[in-house]
Amino acid sequence: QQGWRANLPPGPLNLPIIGSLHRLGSAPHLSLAELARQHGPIVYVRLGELPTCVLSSAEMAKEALKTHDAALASRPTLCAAQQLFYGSTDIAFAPYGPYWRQVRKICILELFSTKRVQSFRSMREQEAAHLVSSIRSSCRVGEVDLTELLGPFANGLLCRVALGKNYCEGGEYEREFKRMLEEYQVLLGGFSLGDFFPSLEGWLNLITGMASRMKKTFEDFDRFFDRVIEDHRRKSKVPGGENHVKDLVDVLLEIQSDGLEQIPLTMDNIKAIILDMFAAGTDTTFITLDWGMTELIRNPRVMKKAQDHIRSKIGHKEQIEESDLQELDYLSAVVKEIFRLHPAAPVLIPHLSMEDVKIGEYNIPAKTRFFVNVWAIGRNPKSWDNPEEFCPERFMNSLIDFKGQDFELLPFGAGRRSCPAITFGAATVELALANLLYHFNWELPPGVRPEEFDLTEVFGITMHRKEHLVVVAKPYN
Ligand code: HEM
Repeated sequence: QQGWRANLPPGPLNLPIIGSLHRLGSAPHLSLAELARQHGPIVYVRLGELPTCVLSSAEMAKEALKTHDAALASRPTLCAAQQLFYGSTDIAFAPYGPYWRQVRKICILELFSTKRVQSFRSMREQEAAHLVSSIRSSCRVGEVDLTELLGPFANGLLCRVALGKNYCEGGEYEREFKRMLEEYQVLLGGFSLGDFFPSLEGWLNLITGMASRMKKTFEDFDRFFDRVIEDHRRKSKVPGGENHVKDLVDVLLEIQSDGLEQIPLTMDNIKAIILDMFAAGTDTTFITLDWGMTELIRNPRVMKKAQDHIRSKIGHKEQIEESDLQELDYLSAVVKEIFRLHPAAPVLIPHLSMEDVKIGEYNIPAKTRFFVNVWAIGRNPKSWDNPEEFCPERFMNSLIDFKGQDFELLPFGAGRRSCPAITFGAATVELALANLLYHFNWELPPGVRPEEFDLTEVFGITMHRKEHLVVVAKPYN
């Protein structure tokens, strides 16, 4: 594929360079950042059969996600999303159109309104307390595999928020649900060849075995959701149940039975939306915390400063609560720095253009995929001094935030397709991190040096570290 030239309509086009699928390697944000270093902040690559545009500077991201927000608000069809999300009728993978607009509105106004996010506050606090106590139990017997504990924290919280109870812990579904979640993260994360060669999709998925794996996982989840919905129906009939905090399934079932939506919500739509919450909300939270702790342990100066800051502001307390966080300005700078260096979805979820657009000096035709390499943007020396350095101080006297207005920092994206759960996600990360830093002093196991950390990442829509973070946790107080 080397030397392939973009075959696009006439115009000031000559987009800089063309790559091909094999050049992406195991961490696409790295190879795409390398292409940007060589050829500039807008690059046109051909991935398999698909024309794709990669943007790698704050200016280009602003043009795409602000100036052309509406034109770029669709998503390409992905095999896994079609199979696992009831024909892409969730929120994250639904193409732009009346259905997506409706479910996005439900998401913003009902599922993640300020009031709803507030109603989940005690769940976040209880799950953070549970995380602290699991670390306490593990550290009595020696080193702690923090990665092993952060995953269940993110899954457990999402289970309670979305389904009303932690199906990953105890009870009849425990092992089964954990296994399903793992398999589905693998299927969604691992790319399917068929996504890049649409004309051969059916055949490729058959011979790679993806088709049968996806079918099985889909059926397992579907049966599981039938049981969850049945549980909710039974619960709603129990007298006195009206005081409980509504979970997301409760809210969606209520919207369905009110029947006020233009496009009636089917049971499959509800299942797709709930599944989306696990896809979009668990890995992102876990990865941010895992990378955050990795950076802090690699940077003892920042770790100590953050701990001194939290401990001096909080004094003696059993647990840090969300109301304590407002005072912790250095901690919020630490969180921004983690988001800058380690955005959980380094090239966002791919966008698809619905009409021709002009970005920079290039005309780009409709039906092009767009990757916004927010990982590269967070490390672009044009936007950041010493970009590779983990230095939260850069945010201390700065107004830059991650809410989608500052295009040099986009861990949640920006515009119409940006993360609708940004307040929930950020609150969870900040609270968990505050508790981890407050309750423990962290050290590396004897003989391990910070510079020896293997920082390799695993390929997927979200970007895990390959190695687990194994550390020594010493309870403070
Ligand atoms: C630290 C935590 C999180 C991060 C860093 C994060 C980041 C992102 C990013 C980068 C996108 C894609 C934006 C784009 O393609 O332009 C996204 C979309 C989305 N996120 Fe989050 N997210 C987080 C937590 C959550 C949580 C907790 C939920 C729900 C429980 C959630 C639900 C969604 C949904 C439904 C979308 C799709 C929006 C759409 O396509 O309209 N996210 N998120």
